[in-house]
Amino acid sequence: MSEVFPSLAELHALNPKHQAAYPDPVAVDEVVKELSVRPPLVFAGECDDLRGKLAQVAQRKGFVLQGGDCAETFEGVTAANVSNKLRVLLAMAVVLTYAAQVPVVKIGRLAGQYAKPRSKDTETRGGITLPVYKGDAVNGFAFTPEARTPDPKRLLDVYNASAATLNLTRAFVTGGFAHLAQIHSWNSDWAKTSGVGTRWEELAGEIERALAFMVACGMDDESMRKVDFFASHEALLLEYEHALTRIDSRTAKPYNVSGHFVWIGERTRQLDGAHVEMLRHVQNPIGIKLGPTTTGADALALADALDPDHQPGRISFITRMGAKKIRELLPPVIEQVEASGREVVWICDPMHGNTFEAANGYKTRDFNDVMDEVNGFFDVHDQLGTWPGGVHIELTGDDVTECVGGADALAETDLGDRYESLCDPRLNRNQSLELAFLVSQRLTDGRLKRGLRDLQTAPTADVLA
Ligand SMILES: O=C[C@H](O)[C@H](O)COP(=O)(O)O
Ligand SMILES: C=C(OP(=O)(O)O)C(=O)O
Ligand SMILES: [Mn+2]
Repeated sequence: MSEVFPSLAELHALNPKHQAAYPDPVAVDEVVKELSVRPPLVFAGECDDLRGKLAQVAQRKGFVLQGGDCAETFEGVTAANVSNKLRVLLAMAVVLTYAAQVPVVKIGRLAGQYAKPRSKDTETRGGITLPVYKGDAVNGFAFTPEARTPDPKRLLDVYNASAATLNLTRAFVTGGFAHLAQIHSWNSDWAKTSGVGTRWEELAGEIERALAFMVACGMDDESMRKVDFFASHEALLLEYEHALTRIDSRTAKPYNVSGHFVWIGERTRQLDGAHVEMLRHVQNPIGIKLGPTTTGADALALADALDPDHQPGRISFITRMGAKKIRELLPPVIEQVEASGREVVWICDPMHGNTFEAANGYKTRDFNDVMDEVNGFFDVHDQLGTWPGGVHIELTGDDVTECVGGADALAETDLGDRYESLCDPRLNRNQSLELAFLVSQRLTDGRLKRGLRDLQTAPTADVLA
């Protein structure tokens, strides 16, 4: 195995899981060759910048909001779709920043989230069995043999779709759209109609007044006009991720330049597997999903493999244990990792451990379960005195009906109205904002509790004298 960066052949020799079964290897080679000369989508320096911000989170000085679709689609690369997603993420980030009073690191599950690991390899409908849909990066959703056959040319479409999404995202977040003075416009058309609308309007009004005060004092600086926003996806398909890993001219080290932050999924995090081998060489900040079977020793071994130098901000553990299990399963994992002296970011994914099939066949999640897992995550960190570093949410900026519950009390019978996800059910915009308000309550409580504790443990005046 090469020490700088393993070859694609070396990675394939490790029997990677959840790859595309391409019928034509020559066509794959041609695509890989073409991808390998395409320009980077992100710059190595931006990845370093994000790693620095995540280091701050690990040191209790920040909170991560990571969110977006379970599976992006090529069809979804429209101005409306991308801007709606950004609007909801920016609104959530404001709610969280206001509560936590620490910087919120904003990371989209976007501009590359096109490949899905699936539970089964095939799908049967009406007696016909075809390969399962594995995301637009691999095959088409239509239930025909043509659409379901993996096509490597789709990887070029992933690159193009990601470039277009990232371009628009960069324009939005730096070009005035994210200016705090625009805060009312992010949600003006929808928040008022929802149960969380009033709270949003109140908060936006409060922020607007604070902003007007600061501007009057001459403090209208750059930090209010634009935000830092980063792109992330699961690094699943080796052909794509490998072709977009480049040696950085500044440091002579490999970076995955298909996104700022990439993560290893729950299904591909084998210690001796190809994904760990690939990502242990790249310099980006890395996420690792940890499901309910994870032990503290597993987590520690992954951290040792992927971050032998204990680089601050390098590792984020994204736990997805399930609402019923998190309070029991998470503490030993955190304890063992923290006892090693590592400073990692702990992020809660309250989506993937809480999926179930509704009576009418829709794959769904209950907003109450999602919140229960988030609350469990905060409870565990409160008990252990560790830092709840962030949340990882499957969401959309649209008014879909994919998860039940929430302020609008969506029922299972509503799911058919607007179920648009091609993979997992996402929180819609109202449910997402509601989650942000509930998380903000936990952040405020934590801040107040810590403040009180600090006051109680502070030396008294006569000791100081
Ligand atoms: O997004 C995560 C996985 O790809 C997804 O949960 C798998 O879904 P499946 O069980 O329908 O294959
Ligand atoms: C596949 C996913 O999650 P996990 O690896 O945690 O199952 C996902 O985040 O969409
Ligand atoms: Mn998912």
